[in-house]
Formats: sequence, C-alpha cells, structure tokens
Amino acid sequence: MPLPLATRAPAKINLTLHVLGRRADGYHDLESLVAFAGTGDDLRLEPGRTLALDVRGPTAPLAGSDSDNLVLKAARLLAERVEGLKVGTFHLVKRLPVAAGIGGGSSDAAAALRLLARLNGLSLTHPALREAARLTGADVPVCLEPRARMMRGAGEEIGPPLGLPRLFAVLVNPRVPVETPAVFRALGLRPGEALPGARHPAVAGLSANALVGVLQEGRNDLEAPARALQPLIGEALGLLRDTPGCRLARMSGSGATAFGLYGDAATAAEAGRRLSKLRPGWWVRATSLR
Ligand SMILES: C[C@@](CO)(OP(=O)(O)O)[C@H](O)COP(=O)(O)OP(=O)(O)OC[C@H]1O[C@@H](n2ccc(N)nc2=O)[C@H](O)[C@@H]1O
Ligand SMILES: Nc1ncnc2c1ncn2[C@@H]1O[C@H](COP(=O)(O)OP(=O)(O)O)[C@@H](O)[C@H]1O
Repeated sequence: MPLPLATRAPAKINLTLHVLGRRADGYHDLESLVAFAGTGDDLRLEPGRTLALDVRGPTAPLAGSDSDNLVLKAARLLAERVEGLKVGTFHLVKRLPVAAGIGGGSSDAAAALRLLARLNGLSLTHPALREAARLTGADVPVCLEPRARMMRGAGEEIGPPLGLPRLFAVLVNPRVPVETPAVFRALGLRPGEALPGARHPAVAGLSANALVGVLQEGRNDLEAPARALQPLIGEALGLLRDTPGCRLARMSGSGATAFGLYGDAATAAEAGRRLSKLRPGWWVRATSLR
C-alpha cells in the first residue's frame, strides 16, 4: 500500500543556540541542539497537475500570502531541480504561532519536501532535495527528518539523529511576532567578527536528568537581543521559572517562544494549565520534545 501523503510539521525547539560569529556573507555561524515537539502544523498533498496551496487553521491569517508561503517556495525549488516532478495541491493546517522562533514555516517547507519525495520516490538524501531545503531557509535542512540533532554552520550542517530521551516541556508564546533578521542584527556583530565561547558539549547517550544538567550549562545567545526588542519574552521566561518543577526556562530560536522543562508529563501539564490561566491570551502548550 502506498504511504499516505500526509505528515506532521512539528515545532522546532533550539534547546541551546550558541552564536560562534558572523560570516562575511552576513549570516551567523551557529551551534545549536535542536529537538522537535509533539505539537505542530499538519500538511497533506493531493496529487494534481499544478502546484497549489490552501491554508486553514487558527494561525493561517498570520502566515502571509499563499504565494509567499515557504511550502510553495520549497516545492518550486525542488521542481526546478527535478525534471517532471509530480506535484499537486498542498493543504496546510496552520496551528503554530508565526515568527515565533519555533520554525513553523521551515517545518512546513520541510514537510512539503517530504511529501514530494514520497510522491516521486525520491530519497530524503537526494541532492536536489537537500539543496531545495537549504535554499528555502536556514532552518529547513534540520526539519527535513525531524529528530533531535546538532545543527551547525548557518543551519546547513546537520549531525546524525541523537536519540535523546523524551523531555517534558511547556511552550509559551505571548502572541507577538519577532522577526529573525532584526534579532540577528541586534546582536551587533560585524561581518567576520567571532564570539568567543566553549564548544558545545556532547549530549548523545545521556539520561534525561543528565541532559537537563548539560542544557542548564548552555545558553541561547539570541535571548538577550530578542528580550531587548520584545520585553514580553522576559515576562514569559519569568512566569515559566515560577511554575513548580521547572528545571530550565529558555527562549527558542530568535523568539518569542520560550520553553520550560519538567521532570514528568503531569508536572508539565500542571504548569501549562497554570500559565494558560495566568495569560489566557497567550499560546501555551504542554508537550514532549525529542
Ligand atoms: C534563529 C533560527 C535558529 O534555529 O531559528 P528561528 O528563530 O527562525 O526559528 C534560525 O537560524 C533561523 O532560520 P530561518 O528562519 O530559516 O532563517 P532564514 O529565513 O534563512 O534567514 C532569515 C535571516 O536571519 C539571519 N540569519 C539566519 C540564520 C543564520 N544562521 N544567520 C543569520 O544571520 C539573516 O539575516 C537572514 O536573512
Ligand atoms: N508556512 C508558513 N508558516 C508560517 N510563516 C510562514 C510560512 N510561509 C512563509 N511564512 C513567513 O515566514 C516568516 C517566518 O515565520 P516562521 O517560520 O513562523 O518563523 P520562526 O522560524 O521564527 O518561527 C513569517 O513572517 C511569515 O510571513
């Protein structure tokens, strides 16, 4: 039986994000431990003669015009590289907050490439697919096969899957968009300038407890510039830190989404309920990461 042409586009969480410096081309070299959440958007592909997209779901109105959607950008880039690529209409259910540091658009684009690969019998390691991912956006390659990995370079160097233990988390977004380029700009590095810092410690094979210990020693270098641009990020981090059992609270990506880590699912769920009550207008999800 053929595989169904539907897939989840999970939220991407940067458990750590170390900026090593700014390259001559303006992009920043990163070292980031990336994991994926149990919550996300959903994408389906209905095979057809032409490429099209229909977007629904609670955050659809925030995702910009359909023609600029990263789903179509990724699909077009692949079609330019694979002669006779079979395409169709994508149906996206958009649930993740937009411009939120959790790579919603990147994960949607990667999901589109997975579905096109399935429809066309291409491997996910096919060079055209890899290239289309990289050209769609810095975060797309790590989302192609969404399993926890180290991401390096500007996002194009992807390590092997790490098989991390499941982490129990709450994701909090104050529903304010934060633009990624503005946050990188606010770091204030000149092209060619490096930031000193230790190499990222190895995390493969650690227990959940030991992993959280290592994460506590890490950081997100974009947190300070993002907080300066959007003070609600500091508020979200403070509220997470005050929930019982919170072992670590940190921002993901360029923000504004913050995550808290907890020892088990029940403690995370309770923290999620508490935060939803405190900030009913915010996007709050208890989930697991791996
Ligand atoms: C910061 C991260 C961390 O995972 O996540 P998000 O906050 O987007 O989720 C990513 O590096 C974002 O990836 P993505 O959002 O795909 O970035 P792109 O669209 O390729 O680039 C947007 C802009 O961000 C800056 N940029 C991006 C990646 C990078 N390594 N260095 C950069 O300087 C550049 O100014 C670029 O023009
Ligand atoms: N499928 C999509 N989902 C969300 N945003 C999209 C999508 N396609 C294009 N965009 C555009 O990409 C920008 C970044 O969105 P997103 O991927 O959600 O950011 P982040 O990586 O910071 O979470 C948005 O401003 C939006 O206009």
